[in-house]
Amino acid sequence: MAEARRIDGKAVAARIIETVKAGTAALTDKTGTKPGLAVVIVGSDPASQVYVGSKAKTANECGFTSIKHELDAETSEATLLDIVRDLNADPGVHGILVQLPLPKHIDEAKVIQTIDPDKDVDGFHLINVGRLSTGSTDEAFVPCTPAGSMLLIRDVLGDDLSGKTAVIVGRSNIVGKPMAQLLLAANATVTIAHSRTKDLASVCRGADILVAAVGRPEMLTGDYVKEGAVVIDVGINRIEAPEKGLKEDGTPKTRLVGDVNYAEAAAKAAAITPVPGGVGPMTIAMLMANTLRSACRSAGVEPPKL
Ligand SMILES: Nc1nc2c(c(=O)[nH]1)N[C@@H](CN(C=O)c1ccc(C(=O)N[C@@H](CCC(=O)O)C(=O)O)cc1)CN2
Repeated sequence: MAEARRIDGKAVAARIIETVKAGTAALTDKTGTKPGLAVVIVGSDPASQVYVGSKAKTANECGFTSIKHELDAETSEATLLDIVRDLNADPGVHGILVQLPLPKHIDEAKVIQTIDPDKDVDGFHLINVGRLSTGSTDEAFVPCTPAGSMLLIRDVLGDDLSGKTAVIVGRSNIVGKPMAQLLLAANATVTIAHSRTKDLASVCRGADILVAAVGRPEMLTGDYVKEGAVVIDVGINRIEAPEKGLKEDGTPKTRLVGDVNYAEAAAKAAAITPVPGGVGPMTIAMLMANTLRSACRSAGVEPPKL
């Protein structure tokens, strides 16, 4: 079989951001409403800092008001909750995002449930989880990574996945479970597999659509992939790359890999997302789309179709 098509998440994300920019200009012209996105980060985890910086920058590029709260790692839960409540009450803020993970002394669930569900552009609040799982997809904010993954799948296979089998490896609230709901809503036959699944490779080999979200570098080898499958790799793992030489501090340089062994999977799949440049950029693009949608909703205007 020929090498798989490489699904270019960066290009699809750029297309979505262009749509958001145009939609924002139209909304602001028509109603005076400027979408506002508030991003809150606690602590100085380097990867989280990069993601939050990229979210704030992209929000500015889209024509949003971009608010960034950078709090030190010792910030109390009470202080963070007060900030979230203030953002809930601010009419200029249409989207609130608290970057995860949070430091151990803060109850993540409590923080998420304090965000106004109509400003919860991450789609993590129970109200949005309920909306998605009961099929109220018009009202729900859908978590950005699964929403972006779904757009990539639709780009390859179209909107109706009737007759297709999908296997998701990973059962997190942020990726695995919402991904299952989206695939089910598109009529796929869905299995959620995980570390305790018996004969995982054979379960995965049954999948027309294979979504990897386990957080283990290159765990899904070629043996997990059906000939002609569409493979979506949600994993972002930084591993040591001694072949690239040493950093200034004498430790090996690093590189990013997914949860899928790209070379082996690409030899069997019909289409596959790379890491980096696959699902990652879609996460930020979908956050912009969700924020515009929230602002459009508050102004009573139809958001653009993606
Ligand atoms: N509140 C949230 N926290 C976290 C989320 C989230 O959706 N909401 N997701 C992840 C991190 N994340 C966004 O926050 C994110 C991860 C990766 C990328 C991305 O573009 N990755 C690039 C590689 C970037 C690099 O060089 O490190 C790629 O895959 O091409 C964007 C956003 C956890 N927290």
